[in-house]
Amino acid sequence: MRFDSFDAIRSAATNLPGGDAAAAEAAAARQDTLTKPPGSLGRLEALAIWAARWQGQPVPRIERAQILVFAGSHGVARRGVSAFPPEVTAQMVANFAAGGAAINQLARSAGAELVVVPLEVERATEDFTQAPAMSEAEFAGAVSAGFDALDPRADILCIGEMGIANTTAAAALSAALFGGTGADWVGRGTGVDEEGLARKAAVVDAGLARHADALADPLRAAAALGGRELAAMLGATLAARRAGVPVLLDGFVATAAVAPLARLAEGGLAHAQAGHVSAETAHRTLLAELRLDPILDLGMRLGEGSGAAVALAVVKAALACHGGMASFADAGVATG
Ligand SMILES: Cc1cc2ncn([C@H]3O[C@H](COP(=O)(O)O)[C@@H](O)[C@H]3O)c2cc1C
Ligand SMILES: O=C(O)c1cccnc1
Repeated sequence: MRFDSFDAIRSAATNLPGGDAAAAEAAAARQDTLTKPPGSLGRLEALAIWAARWQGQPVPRIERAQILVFAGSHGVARRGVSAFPPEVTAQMVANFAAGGAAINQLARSAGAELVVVPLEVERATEDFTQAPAMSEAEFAGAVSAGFDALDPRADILCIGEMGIANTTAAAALSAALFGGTGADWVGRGTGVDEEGLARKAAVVDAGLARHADALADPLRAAAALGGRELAAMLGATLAARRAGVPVLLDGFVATAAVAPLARLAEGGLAHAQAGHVSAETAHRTLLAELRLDPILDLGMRLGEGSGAAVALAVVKAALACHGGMASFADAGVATG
């Protein structure tokens, strides 16, 4: 899909398919026939029913899982908002290709295909304290790249990112969408000290002031304050909704990136689960705003899709029970 404007993205992000209610109902009914006390698999039961709705089948399966990691460079990285230098983004893209990053191991462990999509990492976005991070055309191009990266045959999609300074972009976008100041939304990211944290908050406040006229429109806010990898995560998540592919979100950055979809349409993120809540402090606040209940809470604060990849193992476990268990009738087990 080639988007060329905010309006084109907005129209794709409204009028979304609502999922297969009959498949979800059949999955819920099936759960109650399985050889266990009703409800005893807790969240695993809800995950199976959720997957049934969005895959459109009463017995959902995960044979093909895709992890998409988008990489981008941020102009605002020059402002001293990360504990690491901006070159790390391109260096980590090379590390992904060589198989040496955490996400390479987690993808293999979860039985998922990892696809890394660098988005002009050699060319940073504009510093958002000075200008919009991206023009409308650039933003639409990055959303399109994300949309096209989805394998529509995937049974589930995990999204993640790499981009030094992107917790600052995510904080700014979250403040634009849900209110508050920089101090409410910034965290340590890669590990900035107290001074770095204060700098991050000031940079976010400067961005919010600079782009005050764009903040009421979720897509304009995402172009002004976000980044290419954030825009691409939004595009991939939108493509997944339209292709019947359920989504596992990663941490604070991934959640902030797709949050505009929830602002554009009621239930715009209904096909997505929060894979985990990261240790980036504002992630909890953001998930509460979006009414997303994270599957895992492991104190992770990496990004790269790592939390989503670990949560994939949980969703696979849920579907293994849902699809493989015998019913009371078939197993000859007495009901309560
Ligand atoms: C070696 C290394 C590997 C990473 N993998 C993910 N991130 C994570 O850290 C960055 C965001 O934190 P901040 O806003 O503080 O820069 C992103 O690139 C994110 O994916 C990494 C960061 C580093 C240094
Ligand atoms: O939660 C995240 O997305 C995150 C946290 C720290 C560093 N990078 C990403």
